[in-house]
Amino acid sequence: MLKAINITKSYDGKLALKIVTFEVAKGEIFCLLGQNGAGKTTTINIFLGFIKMDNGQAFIGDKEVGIDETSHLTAYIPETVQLYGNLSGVENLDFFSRLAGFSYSTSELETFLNKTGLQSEAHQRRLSTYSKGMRQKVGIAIALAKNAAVIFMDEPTSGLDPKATSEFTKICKELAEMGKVIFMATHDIFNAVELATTIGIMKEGSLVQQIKSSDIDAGQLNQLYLETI
Ligand SMILES: Nc1ncnc2c1ncn2[C@@H]1O[C@H](COP(=O)(O)OP(=O)(O)OP(=O)(O)O)[C@@H](O)[C@H]1O
Repeated sequence: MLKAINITKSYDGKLALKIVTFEVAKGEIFCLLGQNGAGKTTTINIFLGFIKMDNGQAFIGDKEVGIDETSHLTAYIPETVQLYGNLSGVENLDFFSRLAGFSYSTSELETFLNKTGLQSEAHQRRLSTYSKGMRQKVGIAIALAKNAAVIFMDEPTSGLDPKATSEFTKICKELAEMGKVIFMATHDIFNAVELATTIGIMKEGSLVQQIKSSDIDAGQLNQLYLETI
């Protein structure tokens, strides 16, 4: 579903990605680990079309990024989901769904919010009163409403408390069971083992490890990470 073939990217002559190649199948959760500056966000931004690669090819399904229209296939959950503070959860979801070309009834919008586990009492409340975890849930609801096949996430659990992280992990697994692909940059090794089907480790612009999470436990991954980076 997601394929990167020999992608390179440099900023001001400095290589940020040095030939990155990987594949992620439908229903998989790929967690990308690596130190600050390793190239995780750059990889995500290329797939989202926010920046252009220098060389290589990126595919989402059979669509080629930068050649075909791919924005309708993707959703993006950054560390802090940007929403309108003076609109409610339902109104934000309605606004961003319409932006993506979808028009839903209030009860349909509430069904998307319910799927993410956002309490019903919060649906009509202004976003400015939401916790970070609740904002992330609205972000996921937007991805569902958009019917995105691939959801890119950049450090989505950063700053979430353990309960909110656990809820977020559960929702991600449900999304994968629905056949979505999740591609996540994270610094949370323990959450990556719990969540991912495949874990990648990036170092200085190269994807130097790809490990099936079923082949490793958290302690082993922590050790491998420290030996790798
Ligand atoms: N817009 C930019 N202009 C110049 N250099 C950039 C730009 N964006 C990223 N870089 C550089 O590219 C390299 C990869 O950065 P990137 O943000 O992809 O890393 P990362 O793994 O996501 O890091 P972090 O964990 O801190 O988010 C770094 O050396 C960074 O300084």
